[in-house]
Amino acid sequence: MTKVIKNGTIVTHDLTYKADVLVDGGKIIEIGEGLTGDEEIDATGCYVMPGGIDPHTHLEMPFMGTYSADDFESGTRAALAGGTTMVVDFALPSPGQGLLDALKMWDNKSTRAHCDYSFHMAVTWWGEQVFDEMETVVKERGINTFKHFMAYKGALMVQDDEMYASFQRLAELGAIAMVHAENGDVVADLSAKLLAEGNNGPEGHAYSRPPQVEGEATNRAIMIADMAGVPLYVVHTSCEDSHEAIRRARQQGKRVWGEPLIQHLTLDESEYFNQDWDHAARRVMSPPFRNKQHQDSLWAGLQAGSLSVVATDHCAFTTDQKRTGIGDFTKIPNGTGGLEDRMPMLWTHGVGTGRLTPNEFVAITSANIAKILNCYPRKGAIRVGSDADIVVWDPEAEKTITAGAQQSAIDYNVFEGKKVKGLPRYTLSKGRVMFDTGKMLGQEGHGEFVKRAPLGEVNKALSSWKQITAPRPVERSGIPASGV
Ligand SMILES: NC(=O)NCCC(=O)O
Ligand SMILES: [Zn+2]
Ligand SMILES: [Zn+2]
Repeated sequence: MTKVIKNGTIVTHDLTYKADVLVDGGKIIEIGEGLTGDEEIDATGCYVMPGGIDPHTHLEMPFMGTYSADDFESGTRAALAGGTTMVVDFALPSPGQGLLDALKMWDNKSTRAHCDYSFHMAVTWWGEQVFDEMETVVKERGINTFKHFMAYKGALMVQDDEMYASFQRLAELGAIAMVHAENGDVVADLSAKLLAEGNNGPEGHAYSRPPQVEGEATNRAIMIADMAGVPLYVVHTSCEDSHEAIRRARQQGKRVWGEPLIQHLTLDESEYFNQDWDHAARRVMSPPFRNKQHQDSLWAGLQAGSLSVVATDHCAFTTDQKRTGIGDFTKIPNGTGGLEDRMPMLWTHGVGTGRLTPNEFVAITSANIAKILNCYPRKGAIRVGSDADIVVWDPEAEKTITAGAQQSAIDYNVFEGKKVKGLPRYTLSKGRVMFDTGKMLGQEGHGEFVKRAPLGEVNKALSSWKQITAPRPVERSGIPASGV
């Protein structure tokens, strides 16, 4: 059964043109004018774009004594309703647990996914077992990205020596290092001080994580990655201090990418000063929301290309879960939702305001990350041979975001009341219509794991450069190099 998407305008990261798209067996098989198929999808007035890829989610994640409330079922349903057709979640070993063992747990959870997905591997401790298993994770499991938490002291945080050892191993294996860049020692110290002074409300969370803790850690990770010779991806870049470090590194030719979140781009720190404890606590995440100057810096980075990807870090907790932290902000589970809202909010505040072009929108929601993760052009493209993960985007459709109408399992939405203009009319996952003008048609288990090979072009280029510029002994006449 073929399907043809007719009368739309194709928008990819580099091109905009009118053409029909013919789909069969989950793939795009033809692009051109006047195409016919067994079934027709009308895209009149719409853009036909690669489905969004959200490279940063935590579905059913064990964290801070509980589990994030959206699992792969509700999370990927939310993704599709918002035009996202692939999510990348973090497989998280508990301290002492092997990487392969943790991956088995993520394999089990993800069987319910409605759309395709992949995993990043988290390095939460260091030892011979982790070193050894990294090779299997990369070469057999098809995971080429490894995250390191520089925060969450006493839980997920790794030390600099561990990070350096891990980064060197990743360079060897042709993989990419990722960091949650916040100085966990300083955060722990500031948190204790704030609590002792009676600052125990959700605003204390923001006070405990000023932009400097993020800027310092970002700089440190960049330098460690440079010394190890590994490309670096900085997740949830929230402020100028971190962006500045990334921008400078990129100007120096270092292979570093920054990922702002839709929450940091559109919500600010005033949320934490709300009189309603629940309102403020529901927005507690790390890093916290920042002021307008930091937001402007992130938007400018997306426009200038110093920041590469917009994600959500979807890690949703119910109000009841958040209430664990009444009287002690350090116990409020960290995380917010956003999977269903990322694309409409970014279109509205990016393309709708002239900050972004539609092509730039595709680049930062889909194509750039597909290239970084080494799954382009299978994902992130409208091309013959690509997966038919497609969003038919209606730039005139409008709605007001409200928790009552969302797919996510939680009881609120941090974007509640925001008006958006620009919504998916249809979302297709591997050729199957999963979302049709407001109606969810998902199918549990339709999603499959996407393997991603190591040694992408950036890794190859960086390792050639590192080899050419590696320290070498100076040959001196009359003195043998060995010193004998
Ligand atoms: N970001 C956040 O607050 N929660 C999810 C875990 C993480 O990415 O740090
Ligand atoms: Zn993080
Ligand atoms: Zn995260």
